[in-house]
Amino acid sequence: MGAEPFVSHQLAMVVESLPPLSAILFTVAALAIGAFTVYFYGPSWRVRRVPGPLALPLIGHLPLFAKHGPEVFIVLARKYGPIYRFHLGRQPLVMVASPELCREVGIKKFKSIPNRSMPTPIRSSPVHHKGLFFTRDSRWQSMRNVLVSIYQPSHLASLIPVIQPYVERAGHLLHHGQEITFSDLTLKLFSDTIGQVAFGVDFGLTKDTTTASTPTTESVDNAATDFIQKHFYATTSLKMDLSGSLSIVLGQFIPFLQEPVRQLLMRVPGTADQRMEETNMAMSGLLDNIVAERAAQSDRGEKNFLSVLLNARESSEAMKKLFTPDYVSALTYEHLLAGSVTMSFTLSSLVYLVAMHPEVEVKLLREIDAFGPNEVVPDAEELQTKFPYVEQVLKETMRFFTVSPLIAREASEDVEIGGYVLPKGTWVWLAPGVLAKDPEQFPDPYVFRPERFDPENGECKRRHPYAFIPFGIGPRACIGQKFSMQQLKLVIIHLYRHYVFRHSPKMEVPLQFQFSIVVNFKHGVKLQVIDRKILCKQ
Ligand code: HEM
Repeated sequence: MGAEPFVSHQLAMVVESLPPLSAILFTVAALAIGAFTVYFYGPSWRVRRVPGPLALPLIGHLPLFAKHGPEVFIVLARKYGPIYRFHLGRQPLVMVASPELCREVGIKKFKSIPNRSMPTPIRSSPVHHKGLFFTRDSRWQSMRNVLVSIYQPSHLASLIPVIQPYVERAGHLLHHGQEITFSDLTLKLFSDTIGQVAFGVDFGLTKDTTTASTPTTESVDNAATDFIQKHFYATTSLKMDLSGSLSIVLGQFIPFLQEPVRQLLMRVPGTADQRMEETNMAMSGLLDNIVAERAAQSDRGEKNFLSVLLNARESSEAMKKLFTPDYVSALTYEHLLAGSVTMSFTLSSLVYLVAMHPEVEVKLLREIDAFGPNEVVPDAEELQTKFPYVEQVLKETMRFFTVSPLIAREASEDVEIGGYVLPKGTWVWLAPGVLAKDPEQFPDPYVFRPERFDPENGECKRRHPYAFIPFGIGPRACIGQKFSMQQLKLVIIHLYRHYVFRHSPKMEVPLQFQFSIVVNFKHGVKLQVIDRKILCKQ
Protein backbone atom coordinates (compact mmCIF):
# COMPACT_ATOMS: atom_id res chain seq x y z
CA MET A 1 0.00 0.00 0.00
CA GLY A 2 1.36 3.42 -1.03
CA ALA A 3 1.49 6.35 1.40
CA GLU A 4 -1.23 8.43 -0.35
CA PRO A 5 -4.22 6.03 -0.06
CA PHE A 6 -3.25 5.46 3.59
CA VAL A 7 -3.42 9.22 4.41
CA SER A 8 -6.78 9.62 2.64
CA HIS A 9 -8.19 6.73 4.61
CA GLN A 10 -7.07 8.23 7.92
CA LEU A 11 -8.57 11.63 6.98
CA ALA A 12 -11.89 10.03 6.08
CA MET A 13 -11.99 8.37 9.48
CA VAL A 14 -11.34 11.66 11.26
CA VAL A 15 -14.05 13.43 9.24
CA GLU A 16 -16.52 10.63 9.94
CA SER A 17 -15.83 10.85 13.68
CA LEU A 18 -16.53 14.65 13.66
CA PRO A 19 -20.04 15.87 14.61
CA PRO A 20 -22.21 16.97 11.68
CA LEU A 21 -21.84 20.57 10.50
CA SER A 22 -25.10 21.58 12.14
CA ALA A 23 -23.77 20.41 15.51
CA ILE A 24 -20.67 22.58 15.09
CA LEU A 25 -22.74 25.57 14.12
CA PHE A 26 -25.02 24.96 17.06
CA THR A 27 -22.07 24.82 19.48
CA VAL A 28 -20.53 28.00 18.04
CA ALA A 29 -23.88 29.79 18.23
CA ALA A 30 -24.43 28.62 21.83
CA LEU A 31 -20.95 29.80 22.81
CA ALA A 32 -21.52 33.16 21.09
CA ILE A 33 -24.87 33.63 22.82
CA GLY A 34 -23.28 32.64 26.14
CA ALA A 35 -20.45 35.13 25.66
CA PHE A 36 -22.92 37.82 24.55
CA THR A 37 -25.12 37.18 27.58
CA VAL A 38 -22.21 37.28 30.01
CA TYR A 39 -20.78 40.43 28.38
CA PHE A 40 -24.05 42.33 28.21
CA TYR A 41 -25.76 41.12 31.35
CA GLY A 42 -22.69 40.68 33.60
CA PRO A 43 -22.68 44.30 34.78
CA SER A 44 -26.49 44.34 35.24
CA TRP A 45 -26.44 41.05 37.13
CA ARG A 46 -24.10 42.54 39.71
CA VAL A 47 -26.64 45.24 40.62
CA ARG A 48 -29.82 43.25 39.87
CA ARG A 49 -31.26 43.76 43.35
CA VAL A 50 -31.42 47.54 42.91
CA PRO A 51 -34.90 48.39 41.56
CA GLY A 52 -35.37 49.78 38.07
CA PRO A 53 -37.32 49.32 34.84
CA LEU A 54 -36.67 46.38 32.53
CA ALA A 55 -33.57 47.11 30.45
CA LEU A 56 -33.60 46.28 26.72
CA PRO A 57 -30.65 44.26 25.39
CA LEU A 58 -27.84 46.50 24.10
CA ILE A 59 -29.64 49.81 24.39
CA GLY A 60 -30.72 49.57 28.02
CA HIS A 61 -32.84 52.59 28.93
CA LEU A 62 -31.68 54.87 26.14
CA PRO A 63 -35.19 54.88 24.55
CA LEU A 64 -36.55 56.24 27.84
CA PHE A 65 -33.85 58.90 27.75
CA ALA A 66 -34.80 59.77 24.16
CA LYS A 67 -38.46 60.08 25.22
CA HIS A 68 -38.11 62.16 28.39
CA GLY A 69 -34.66 63.78 28.10
CA PRO A 70 -32.93 64.53 31.44
CA GLU A 71 -36.40 64.56 33.10
CA VAL A 72 -36.26 60.77 32.87
CA PHE A 73 -34.29 60.67 36.11
CA ILE A 74 -37.10 62.49 37.93
CA VAL A 75 -39.73 60.20 36.39
CA LEU A 76 -37.83 57.09 37.48
CA ALA A 77 -37.11 58.42 40.99
CA ARG A 78 -40.85 58.97 41.47
CA LYS A 79 -41.55 55.41 40.42
CA TYR A 80 -38.66 53.48 41.99
CA GLY A 81 -37.59 55.62 44.94
CA PRO A 82 -34.31 57.33 45.87
CA ILE A 83 -32.01 54.56 44.62
CA TYR A 84 -32.61 52.86 41.28
CA ARG A 85 -30.93 51.43 38.21
CA PHE A 86 -30.61 53.24 34.90
CA HIS A 87 -28.90 51.49 32.00
CA LEU A 88 -26.86 53.76 29.76
CA GLY A 89 -26.66 51.26 26.90
CA ARG A 90 -24.91 48.25 28.42
CA GLN A 91 -23.64 50.16 31.44
CA PRO A 92 -25.89 50.14 34.52
CA LEU A 93 -25.77 53.26 36.69
CA VAL A 94 -27.00 53.15 40.26
CA MET A 95 -28.74 56.49 40.61
CA VAL A 96 -28.82 58.13 44.01
CA ALA A 97 -31.62 60.67 44.29
CA SER A 98 -32.19 61.74 47.90
CA PRO A 99 -30.22 64.27 49.98
CA GLU A 100 -29.45 61.69 52.67
CA LEU A 101 -28.17 59.08 50.22
CA CYS A 102 -26.11 61.74 48.43
CA ARG A 103 -24.53 62.59 51.77
CA GLU A 104 -23.80 58.89 52.26
CA VAL A 105 -22.12 58.51 48.85
CA GLY A 106 -20.39 61.89 48.73
CA ILE A 107 -19.26 62.27 52.33
CA LYS A 108 -19.81 59.37 54.73
CA LYS A 109 -18.60 56.63 52.36
CA PHE A 110 -16.28 58.77 50.28
CA LYS A 111 -13.36 56.40 50.96
CA SER A 112 -15.19 53.61 49.12
CA ILE A 113 -16.37 55.88 46.27
CA PRO A 114 -13.58 58.41 45.73
CA ASN A 115 -13.35 58.59 41.92
CA ARG A 116 -15.48 59.39 38.92
CA SER A 117 -16.46 56.86 36.32
CA MET A 118 -15.51 57.97 32.84
CA PRO A 119 -18.54 58.51 30.58
CA THR A 120 -18.29 57.21 27.03
CA PRO A 121 -17.78 60.59 25.32
CA ILE A 122 -14.80 61.39 27.55
CA ARG A 123 -13.13 58.05 26.77
CA SER A 124 -12.83 59.30 23.18
CA SER A 125 -11.13 62.49 24.22
CA PRO A 126 -7.68 61.98 25.77
CA VAL A 127 -7.22 65.72 26.37
CA HIS A 128 -9.69 65.41 29.26
CA HIS A 129 -8.10 62.45 31.00
CA LYS A 130 -5.39 64.12 33.05
CA GLY A 131 -7.36 66.94 34.64
CA LEU A 132 -8.53 66.81 38.24
CA PHE A 133 -11.94 65.56 37.18
CA PHE A 134 -10.87 62.11 36.00
CA THR A 135 -7.64 61.62 37.93
CA ARG A 136 -7.95 58.93 40.56
CA ASP A 137 -7.01 58.04 44.13
CA SER A 138 -3.70 59.27 45.57
CA ARG A 139 -2.70 61.28 42.48
CA TRP A 140 -6.03 63.12 42.61
CA GLN A 141 -5.60 63.77 46.34
CA SER A 142 -2.08 65.17 45.90
CA MET A 143 -3.10 67.34 42.95
CA ARG A 144 -6.22 68.62 44.69
CA ASN A 145 -4.22 69.55 47.84
CA VAL A 146 -2.01 71.84 45.75
CA LEU A 147 -4.78 73.28 43.58
CA VAL A 148 -7.05 74.11 46.52
CA SER A 149 -4.56 76.78 47.60
CA ILE A 150 -5.24 78.64 44.36
CA TYR A 151 -8.87 79.09 45.41
CA GLN A 152 -8.09 80.68 48.76
CA PRO A 153 -10.14 83.83 49.45
CA SER A 154 -7.12 86.13 49.11
CA HIS A 155 -6.32 84.82 45.63
CA LEU A 156 -9.98 85.01 44.59
CA ALA A 157 -10.16 88.62 45.75
CA SER A 158 -7.13 89.46 43.63
CA LEU A 159 -8.92 88.13 40.54
CA ILE A 160 -11.67 90.79 40.62
CA PRO A 161 -9.56 93.52 38.97
CA VAL A 162 -8.35 90.94 36.44
CA ILE A 163 -11.90 89.94 35.48
CA GLN A 164 -13.76 93.27 35.67
CA PRO A 165 -12.23 94.81 32.49
CA TYR A 166 -13.46 91.81 30.51
CA VAL A 167 -16.94 92.14 31.97
CA GLU A 168 -16.99 95.82 30.98
CA ARG A 169 -15.65 95.00 27.54
CA ALA A 170 -18.44 92.49 26.94
CA GLY A 171 -20.97 95.02 28.29
CA HIS A 172 -19.87 97.47 25.58
CA LEU A 173 -21.03 95.02 22.95
CA LEU A 174 -24.66 95.49 24.03
CA HIS A 175 -26.87 98.20 22.54
CA HIS A 176 -30.43 99.29 23.14
CA GLY A 177 -32.95 97.45 20.98
CA GLN A 178 -30.41 94.88 19.83
CA GLU A 179 -31.48 91.25 19.36
CA ILE A 180 -28.77 88.87 20.50
CA THR A 181 -28.12 85.24 21.16
CA PHE A 182 -27.19 85.98 24.71
CA SER A 183 -25.80 82.49 25.44
CA ASP A 184 -23.21 82.97 22.65
CA LEU A 185 -22.07 86.23 24.20
CA THR A 186 -21.78 84.71 27.69
CA LEU A 187 -19.80 81.74 26.37
CA LYS A 188 -17.37 84.19 24.77
CA LEU A 189 -17.22 86.32 27.90
CA PHE A 190 -16.46 83.42 30.25
CA SER A 191 -13.98 81.94 27.83
CA ASP A 192 -12.22 85.31 27.80
CA THR A 193 -12.20 85.66 31.59
CA ILE A 194 -11.11 82.08 32.18
CA GLY A 195 -8.52 82.46 29.40
CA GLN A 196 -7.01 85.25 31.44
CA VAL A 197 -7.42 83.53 34.81
CA ALA A 198 -6.21 80.13 33.62
CA PHE A 199 -3.62 80.97 30.96
CA GLY A 200 -2.93 84.68 31.30
CA VAL A 201 -3.98 84.98 27.65
CA ASP A 202 -6.59 87.29 26.13
CA PHE A 203 -8.58 85.20 23.66
CA GLY A 204 -10.17 88.44 22.47
CA LEU A 205 -13.58 86.87 21.85
CA THR A 206 -15.51 89.83 23.27
CA LYS A 207 -13.20 92.39 21.74
CA ASP A 208 -15.08 95.16 19.98
CA THR A 209 -13.21 95.37 16.71
CA THR A 210 -14.65 98.84 16.05
CA THR A 211 -12.97 100.47 19.10
CA ALA A 212 -9.46 100.42 20.46
CA SER A 213 -10.31 99.91 24.16
CA THR A 214 -9.29 96.46 25.34
CA PRO A 215 -7.83 95.18 28.59
CA THR A 216 -4.05 95.34 28.66
CA THR A 217 -2.88 91.76 28.39
CA GLU A 218 -0.69 89.66 26.20
CA SER A 219 -1.41 90.03 22.54
CA VAL A 220 -4.41 88.33 21.01
CA ASP A 221 -2.95 86.02 18.43
CA ASN A 222 -4.41 83.69 15.89
CA ALA A 223 -3.21 80.66 17.79
CA ALA A 224 -5.39 81.59 20.78
CA THR A 225 -8.45 82.21 18.60
CA ASP A 226 -7.82 78.98 16.78
CA PHE A 227 -7.45 77.20 20.08
CA ILE A 228 -10.71 78.51 21.45
CA GLN A 229 -12.62 77.57 18.32
CA LYS A 230 -11.27 74.06 18.62
CA HIS A 231 -12.23 74.05 22.26
CA PHE A 232 -15.84 74.97 21.40
CA TYR A 233 -15.97 72.21 18.81
CA ALA A 234 -14.39 69.59 21.10
CA THR A 235 -16.78 70.45 23.94
CA THR A 236 -19.97 70.45 21.94
CA SER A 237 -19.04 67.17 20.21
CA LEU A 238 -18.99 65.23 23.47
CA LYS A 239 -22.61 64.19 23.33
CA MET A 240 -24.13 61.80 25.89
CA ASP A 241 -27.16 60.98 23.76
CA LEU A 242 -27.09 59.20 20.40
CA SER A 243 -26.00 62.21 18.36
CA GLY A 244 -22.26 61.90 19.08
CA SER A 245 -19.59 60.43 16.79
CA LEU A 246 -19.98 56.79 15.73
CA SER A 247 -17.34 55.53 18.16
CA ILE A 248 -19.03 57.36 21.05
CA VAL A 249 -22.42 55.93 20.14
CA LEU A 250 -20.92 52.44 19.82
CA GLY A 251 -19.22 52.88 23.19
CA GLN A 252 -22.66 53.15 24.81
CA PHE A 253 -23.55 49.67 23.57
CA ILE A 254 -20.32 47.71 23.10
CA PRO A 255 -17.63 49.53 25.08
CA PHE A 256 -14.74 47.28 24.09
CA LEU A 257 -15.23 48.25 20.45
CA GLN A 258 -15.16 52.01 21.10
CA GLU A 259 -11.38 52.50 21.01
CA PRO A 260 -10.61 50.18 18.02
CA VAL A 261 -13.45 51.77 16.03
CA ARG A 262 -12.26 55.25 16.97
CA GLN A 263 -8.74 54.30 15.85
CA LEU A 264 -10.17 53.13 12.54
CA LEU A 265 -12.60 55.97 11.91
CA MET A 266 -10.18 58.71 12.81
CA ARG A 267 -8.29 57.68 9.67
CA VAL A 268 -11.39 57.93 7.50
CA PRO A 269 -11.82 61.39 5.96
CA GLY A 270 -15.10 63.16 6.66
CA THR A 271 -16.08 61.21 9.79
CA ALA A 272 -16.96 62.94 13.05
CA ASP A 273 -14.27 60.81 14.72
CA GLN A 274 -11.65 62.14 12.36
CA ARG A 275 -12.73 65.74 12.97
CA MET A 276 -12.63 65.21 16.71
CA GLU A 277 -9.21 63.60 16.59
CA GLU A 278 -7.82 66.42 14.46
CA THR A 279 -9.30 68.97 16.84
CA ASN A 280 -7.93 67.19 19.90
CA MET A 281 -4.46 66.88 18.38
CA ALA A 282 -4.38 70.48 17.29
CA MET A 283 -5.67 71.64 20.65
CA SER A 284 -3.12 69.58 22.58
CA GLY A 285 -0.38 71.02 20.38
CA LEU A 286 -1.51 74.59 21.01
CA LEU A 287 -1.86 73.92 24.73
CA ASP A 288 1.61 72.41 24.94
CA ASN A 289 3.00 75.49 23.19
CA ILE A 290 1.34 77.86 25.64
CA VAL A 291 2.63 75.80 28.58
CA ALA A 292 6.16 75.53 27.14
CA GLU A 293 6.32 79.29 26.49
CA ARG A 294 5.19 80.11 30.00
CA ALA A 295 7.55 77.53 31.52
CA ALA A 296 10.44 79.28 29.79
CA GLN A 297 9.54 82.66 31.37
CA SER A 298 11.56 83.41 34.48
CA ASP A 299 9.27 86.15 35.87
CA ARG A 300 5.88 84.65 35.14
CA GLY A 301 4.28 86.03 38.35
CA GLU A 302 1.29 84.44 40.07
CA LYS A 303 -1.65 86.07 38.39
CA ASN A 304 -2.93 83.10 36.48
CA PHE A 305 -3.51 79.44 37.20
CA LEU A 306 -0.87 78.20 34.76
CA SER A 307 1.87 80.33 36.32
CA VAL A 308 0.90 79.25 39.84
CA LEU A 309 0.99 75.62 38.72
CA LEU A 310 4.39 76.01 37.06
CA ASN A 311 5.76 77.74 40.16
CA ALA A 312 4.46 74.87 42.31
CA ARG A 313 6.06 72.39 39.90
CA GLU A 314 9.45 74.02 40.32
CA SER A 315 9.25 74.03 44.11
CA SER A 316 10.40 70.40 44.67
CA GLU A 317 11.27 67.12 42.97
CA ALA A 318 8.03 65.53 44.21
CA MET A 319 6.04 68.35 42.61
CA LYS A 320 7.95 67.92 39.36
CA LYS A 321 6.90 64.26 39.30
CA LEU A 322 3.30 65.13 40.10
CA PHE A 323 2.86 67.98 37.67
CA THR A 324 4.50 66.65 34.53
CA PRO A 325 3.92 68.88 31.47
CA ASP A 326 1.01 66.76 30.22
CA TYR A 327 -0.80 67.11 33.56
CA VAL A 328 -0.11 70.85 33.64
CA SER A 329 -1.63 71.21 30.16
CA ALA A 330 -4.64 69.07 31.04
CA LEU A 331 -5.30 70.90 34.32
CA THR A 332 -5.07 74.29 32.70
CA TYR A 333 -7.33 73.23 29.86
CA GLU A 334 -9.78 71.75 32.34
CA HIS A 335 -10.26 75.24 33.77
CA LEU A 336 -11.40 76.47 30.44
CA LEU A 337 -13.70 73.54 29.99
CA ALA A 338 -15.16 73.62 33.51
CA GLY A 339 -15.29 77.36 33.77
CA SER A 340 -16.81 78.48 30.47
CA VAL A 341 -19.78 76.30 29.48
CA THR A 342 -21.13 75.90 33.04
CA MET A 343 -20.89 79.62 33.74
CA SER A 344 -22.35 80.62 30.40
CA PHE A 345 -25.31 78.28 30.88
CA THR A 346 -25.96 79.55 34.41
CA LEU A 347 -25.82 83.26 33.53
CA SER A 348 -27.91 82.83 30.38
CA SER A 349 -30.51 80.86 32.35
CA LEU A 350 -30.63 83.58 34.96
CA VAL A 351 -31.21 86.39 32.49
CA TYR A 352 -33.79 84.26 30.65
CA LEU A 353 -35.69 83.55 33.88
CA VAL A 354 -35.48 87.10 35.25
CA ALA A 355 -36.89 88.40 31.95
CA MET A 356 -39.96 86.23 32.59
CA HIS A 357 -40.43 87.41 36.17
CA PRO A 358 -40.83 91.20 36.43
CA GLU A 359 -41.25 91.09 40.22
CA VAL A 360 -37.84 89.40 40.54
CA GLU A 361 -36.28 91.93 38.17
CA VAL A 362 -37.59 94.87 40.23
CA LYS A 363 -36.12 93.45 43.47
CA LEU A 364 -32.84 92.60 41.79
CA LEU A 365 -32.42 96.09 40.31
CA ARG A 366 -33.33 97.69 43.64
CA GLU A 367 -30.58 95.79 45.46
CA ILE A 368 -27.97 96.42 42.77
CA ASP A 369 -28.78 100.14 42.50
CA ALA A 370 -28.72 100.56 46.29
CA PHE A 371 -25.08 99.47 46.44
CA GLY A 372 -23.72 102.70 45.01
CA PRO A 373 -22.66 104.50 41.82
CA ASN A 374 -22.15 102.35 38.74
CA GLU A 375 -18.42 103.01 38.64
CA VAL A 376 -17.83 101.44 42.07
CA VAL A 377 -16.85 97.82 41.61
CA PRO A 378 -17.69 95.75 44.69
CA ASP A 379 -14.79 93.94 46.34
CA ALA A 380 -14.84 90.25 47.31
CA GLU A 381 -16.33 90.84 50.74
CA GLU A 382 -19.01 93.17 49.42
CA LEU A 383 -19.92 90.62 46.79
CA GLN A 384 -20.48 88.13 49.56
CA THR A 385 -22.38 90.30 52.01
CA LYS A 386 -24.11 93.14 50.13
CA PHE A 387 -26.02 91.22 47.49
CA PRO A 388 -28.18 88.61 49.24
CA TYR A 389 -30.95 88.81 46.65
CA VAL A 390 -28.53 88.40 43.73
CA GLU A 391 -27.33 85.26 45.50
CA GLN A 392 -30.90 83.97 45.95
CA VAL A 393 -31.68 84.56 42.28
CA LEU A 394 -28.49 82.75 41.30
CA LYS A 395 -29.23 79.75 43.51
CA GLU A 396 -32.83 79.55 42.33
CA THR A 397 -31.57 79.65 38.73
CA MET A 398 -29.17 76.78 39.39
CA ARG A 399 -31.99 74.83 41.02
CA PHE A 400 -34.38 75.56 38.17
CA PHE A 401 -31.93 74.75 35.35
CA THR A 402 -29.19 72.56 36.83
CA VAL A 403 -26.22 72.59 34.47
CA SER A 404 -24.80 69.38 35.89
CA PRO A 405 -27.89 67.29 36.75
CA LEU A 406 -25.84 64.12 37.20
CA ILE A 407 -22.56 63.57 39.00
CA ALA A 408 -20.57 60.50 38.05
CA ARG A 409 -18.85 58.43 40.75
CA GLU A 410 -17.54 54.87 40.89
CA ALA A 411 -17.18 52.41 43.81
CA SER A 412 -13.56 51.34 44.31
CA GLU A 413 -14.57 48.57 46.72
CA ASP A 414 -17.77 46.76 47.73
CA VAL A 415 -19.97 49.25 49.54
CA GLU A 416 -23.44 49.33 51.03
CA ILE A 417 -25.67 52.21 49.95
CA GLY A 418 -29.33 52.55 50.83
CA GLY A 419 -29.57 48.90 51.88
CA TYR A 420 -27.95 47.45 48.72
CA VAL A 421 -24.45 46.03 48.53
CA LEU A 422 -22.85 47.51 45.43
CA PRO A 423 -19.83 45.61 44.15
CA LYS A 424 -16.48 47.24 43.39
CA GLY A 425 -16.59 48.99 40.02
CA THR A 426 -20.30 49.94 40.22
CA TRP A 427 -21.06 53.30 38.67
CA VAL A 428 -22.85 55.25 41.41
CA TRP A 429 -24.23 58.51 40.09
CA LEU A 430 -25.69 61.34 42.16
CA ALA A 431 -28.69 63.18 40.77
CA PRO A 432 -28.68 66.85 41.90
CA GLY A 433 -31.18 67.58 39.11
CA VAL A 434 -33.70 65.24 40.74
CA LEU A 435 -33.12 66.68 44.22
CA ALA A 436 -33.68 70.17 42.83
CA LYS A 437 -37.22 69.30 41.76
CA ASP A 438 -38.23 67.38 44.90
CA PRO A 439 -41.50 68.97 46.12
CA GLU A 440 -40.74 68.01 49.72
CA GLN A 441 -37.59 70.11 49.72
CA PHE A 442 -38.76 72.74 47.23
CA PRO A 443 -42.57 73.19 47.32
CA ASP A 444 -43.96 74.04 43.83
CA PRO A 445 -40.65 72.97 42.29
CA TYR A 446 -41.55 74.25 38.82
CA VAL A 447 -42.17 77.78 40.10
CA PHE A 448 -39.20 80.19 39.93
CA ARG A 449 -39.08 81.78 43.39
CA PRO A 450 -35.68 83.08 44.58
CA GLU A 451 -37.06 83.87 48.06
CA ARG A 452 -37.03 80.14 48.82
CA PHE A 453 -33.28 80.59 49.33
CA ASP A 454 -33.71 83.44 51.83
CA PRO A 455 -32.10 82.06 55.02
CA GLU A 456 -34.93 83.64 57.06
CA ASN A 457 -37.57 81.81 55.03
CA GLY A 458 -39.20 78.76 56.69
CA GLU A 459 -38.79 76.70 53.52
CA CYS A 460 -35.05 77.34 53.58
CA LYS A 461 -34.77 76.53 57.30
CA ARG A 462 -36.65 73.24 56.94
CA ARG A 463 -34.65 72.05 53.94
CA HIS A 464 -32.15 69.19 54.16
CA PRO A 465 -28.58 70.62 54.08
CA TYR A 466 -27.76 68.52 51.00
CA ALA A 467 -30.97 69.05 49.03
CA PHE A 468 -29.27 71.71 46.89
CA ILE A 469 -25.91 70.51 45.53
CA PRO A 470 -25.35 72.11 42.09
CA PHE A 471 -21.60 72.12 42.79
CA GLY A 472 -21.54 68.54 44.05
CA ILE A 473 -20.75 67.26 47.50
CA GLY A 474 -17.89 66.22 49.79
CA PRO A 475 -14.13 66.20 49.16
CA ARG A 476 -14.70 65.87 45.42
CA ALA A 477 -17.07 68.84 45.11
CA CYS A 478 -16.41 71.58 42.55
CA ILE A 479 -13.10 73.25 43.27
CA GLY A 480 -14.26 76.40 41.47
CA GLN A 481 -17.46 76.96 43.45
CA LYS A 482 -16.45 80.18 45.25
CA PHE A 483 -14.73 81.50 42.16
CA SER A 484 -17.89 80.83 40.12
CA MET A 485 -20.21 82.60 42.54
CA GLN A 486 -17.89 85.60 42.78
CA GLN A 487 -17.55 85.91 39.05
CA LEU A 488 -21.24 85.38 38.29
CA LYS A 489 -22.22 88.07 40.81
CA LEU A 490 -19.71 90.48 39.31
CA VAL A 491 -21.18 90.00 35.84
CA ILE A 492 -24.82 90.14 36.98
CA ILE A 493 -24.21 93.39 38.85
CA HIS A 494 -22.47 94.97 35.89
CA LEU A 495 -25.10 93.89 33.36
CA TYR A 496 -28.14 94.94 35.38
CA ARG A 497 -26.61 98.27 36.27
CA HIS A 498 -26.90 99.15 32.60
CA TYR A 499 -29.44 96.87 30.96
CA VAL A 500 -32.53 94.76 31.34
CA PHE A 501 -33.52 92.02 28.92
CA ARG A 502 -36.68 90.72 27.27
CA HIS A 503 -37.23 87.51 25.33
CA SER A 504 -36.78 87.95 21.62
CA PRO A 505 -39.75 86.94 19.43
CA LYS A 506 -37.26 84.43 17.97
CA MET A 507 -36.91 82.68 21.33
CA GLU A 508 -38.41 79.18 21.21
CA VAL A 509 -41.14 78.21 23.68
CA PRO A 510 -40.53 76.04 25.62
CA LEU A 511 -36.77 76.28 25.85
CA GLN A 512 -35.01 73.23 24.41
CA PHE A 513 -31.91 71.61 25.85
CA GLN A 514 -29.10 69.45 24.62
CA PHE A 515 -27.47 66.91 26.88
CA SER A 516 -23.70 66.67 26.40
CA ILE A 517 -21.20 66.37 29.26
CA VAL A 518 -23.23 69.19 30.80
CA VAL A 519 -26.66 70.49 29.84
CA ASN A 520 -26.72 73.25 27.24
CA PHE A 521 -29.27 75.16 25.18
CA LYS A 522 -30.17 73.57 21.87
CA HIS A 523 -30.72 76.82 20.02
CA GLY A 524 -29.38 79.40 22.44
CA VAL A 525 -31.09 82.05 24.54
CA LYS A 526 -32.30 84.87 22.29
CA LEU A 527 -32.96 88.20 23.95
CA GLN A 528 -33.67 91.86 23.31
CA VAL A 529 -31.41 94.36 25.06
CA ILE A 530 -32.95 97.37 26.79
CA ASP A 531 -30.68 100.17 27.94
CA ARG A 532 -31.90 101.31 31.36
CA LYS A 533 -30.96 104.95 30.67
CA ILE A 534 -33.25 105.00 27.65
CA LEU A 535 -35.95 103.13 29.56
CA CYS A 536 -35.86 105.82 32.29
CA LYS A 537 -36.26 108.64 29.76
CA GLN A 538 -39.32 107.00 28.16
C1 HEM B 1 -21.78 77.47 37.53
C2 HEM B 1 -20.57 77.01 37.51
C3 HEM B 1 -20.16 75.60 37.89
C4 HEM B 1 -20.92 74.52 38.25
C5 HEM B 1 -22.42 74.44 38.40
C6 HEM B 1 -20.00 73.43 38.51
C7 HEM B 1 -20.38 72.15 38.91
C8 HEM B 1 -19.50 71.14 39.21
C9 HEM B 1 -19.90 69.83 39.65
C10 HEM B 1 -21.33 69.37 39.85
C11 HEM B 1 -18.78 69.10 39.84
C12 HEM B 1 -18.70 67.64 40.32
C13 HEM B 1 -18.66 67.66 41.83
C14 HEM B 1 -18.76 66.32 42.51
O1 HEM B 1 -18.36 65.31 41.95
O2 HEM B 1 -19.26 66.29 43.64
C15 HEM B 1 -17.65 69.95 39.53
C16 HEM B 1 -16.33 69.56 39.64
C17 HEM B 1 -15.27 70.36 39.26
N1 HEM B 1 -15.34 71.67 38.86
FE1 HEM B 1 -17.01 72.80 38.68
N2 HEM B 1 -18.72 73.87 38.30
C18 HEM B 1 -18.77 75.18 37.93
C19 HEM B 1 -17.70 76.00 37.63
C20 HEM B 1 -16.38 75.64 37.71
C21 HEM B 1 -15.27 76.51 37.47
C22 HEM B 1 -15.37 77.98 37.13
C23 HEM B 1 -14.14 75.76 37.62
C24 HEM B 1 -12.69 76.14 37.50
C25 HEM B 1 -12.24 77.29 37.45
C26 HEM B 1 -14.55 74.40 37.96
C27 HEM B 1 -13.69 73.35 38.15
C28 HEM B 1 -14.07 72.09 38.57
C29 HEM B 1 -13.13 71.00 38.79
C30 HEM B 1 -11.63 71.03 38.56
C31 HEM B 1 -13.89 69.91 39.25
C32 HEM B 1 -13.34 68.54 39.65
C33 HEM B 1 -13.02 68.55 41.13
C34 HEM B 1 -12.39 67.28 41.64
O3 HEM B 1 -12.61 66.22 41.08
O4 HEM B 1 -11.65 67.36 42.63
N3 HEM B 1 -15.92 74.38 38.00
N4 HEM B 1 -18.12 71.19 39.15
